[in-house]
Amino acid sequence: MLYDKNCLAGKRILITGGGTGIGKGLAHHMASHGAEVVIWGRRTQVLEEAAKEINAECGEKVFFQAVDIRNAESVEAAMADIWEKHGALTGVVNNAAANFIAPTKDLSPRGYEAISSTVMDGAFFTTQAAGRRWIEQGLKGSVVSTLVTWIWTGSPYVVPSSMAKAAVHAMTMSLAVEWARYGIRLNAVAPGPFPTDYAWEMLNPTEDSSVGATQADQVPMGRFGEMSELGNLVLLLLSDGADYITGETICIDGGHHLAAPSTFAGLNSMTDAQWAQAKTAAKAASDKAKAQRSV
Ligand SMILES: CCCCCCCCC/C=C/C(=O)SCCNC(=O)CCNC(=O)[C@H](O)C(C)(C)COP(=O)(O)OP(=O)(O)OC[C@H]1O[C@@H](n2cnc3c(N)ncnc32)[C@H](O)[C@@H]1OP(=O)(O)O
Ligand SMILES: NC(=O)C1=CN([C@@H]2O[C@H](COP(=O)(O)OP(=O)(O)OC[C@H]3O[C@@H](n4cnc5c(N)ncnc54)[C@H](OP(=O)(O)O)[C@@H]3O)[C@@H](O)[C@H]2O)C=CC1
Repeated sequence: MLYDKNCLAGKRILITGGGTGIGKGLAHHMASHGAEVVIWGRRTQVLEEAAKEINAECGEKVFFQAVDIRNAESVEAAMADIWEKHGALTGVVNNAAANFIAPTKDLSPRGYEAISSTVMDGAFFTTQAAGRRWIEQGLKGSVVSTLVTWIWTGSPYVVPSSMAKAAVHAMTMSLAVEWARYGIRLNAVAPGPFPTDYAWEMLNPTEDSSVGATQADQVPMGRFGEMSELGNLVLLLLSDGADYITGETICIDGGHHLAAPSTFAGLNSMTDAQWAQAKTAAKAASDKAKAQRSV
């Protein structure tokens, strides 16, 4: 363990989409470092099983509520319930999302809305419901949103997701300034590929759909991210140790998005012998040009 196992003692953290994948991994990571965690999602059974599994290892740390974050009234009611039954939150992780690959020309308005409203409206409703309470009660708070490197690069075939994640990036920077005076910090993480069951079904459903975005060999580090690595970063941002960090989106992708096809990242696979050949060939071309110089 990188951090002390009690470093989040006294923290109470809401994780949306905490019943599966990355959200569940984060819930486990925070609970195993002493935090109390509330997880949200739309499937009670999935949430219940996740909480049970984590609690079996960490003690009674994880609680759950079935909430649709696209519905502002449900978010507000569930937030009021947390404050009443458990006490004030100290942190929120906007992690829930919807996504699938599709040619943009074929997307229906409802398809666009299913993705964009989950990511953008859901993060806004959740952040506002917690932030309003922190401000009213003079409490500090930390919000961390799970974005993706497409906020910088864009990505074809997942356009509503790229657009909505970019909007949450803008919310992060905007509220970091608006709420700094209250001691409320907003940051985000932009992970590269961390394979999870549902995301891979949505983003890599067939052999034909296997492309660089979901392939480990396209990551300069040659591997996918590990849950504990993402957990350690989110933990830092939720902790008091990061009290002067706000408005930041930190990429955690093993160099993935920088190794675009427009760079020479593909040369990573060249051997020393191939480099020597390349040097000889390039040198021959430059020697020939040099021999023709008049000045
Ligand atoms: C950097 C590198 C990183 C590497 C790669 C990793 C990058 C990760 C970045 C982000 C990843 C994620 O967010 S992954 C998150 C994956 N997890 C999820 O998506 C969880 C939540 N998902 C869901 O609830 C569902 O799968 C989803 C379909 C999205 C929404 O369900 P709903 O019940 O709300 O909606 P539905 O009624 O089923 O569908 C709404 C409309 O969408 C249409 N629709 C549904 N599926 C469709 C599809 N495959 N193609 C076209 N259209 C579709 C339907 O026909 C409906 O339109 P009409 O026909 O007009 O009515
Ligand atoms: N996996 C990866 O490689 C990457 C993931 N990310 C981001 O990480 C986050 C988690 O993704 P991942 O774990 O892979 O995917 P999952 O599909 O496992 O997680 C999505 C979660 O969101 C919940 N959710 C969806 N819609 C709603 C809603 N309307 N209200 C409440 N909860 C909802 C789902 O639960 P339910 O369906 O029960 O509501 C589910 O638990 C996402 O924000 C994703 O964009 C970013 C970069 C890379």
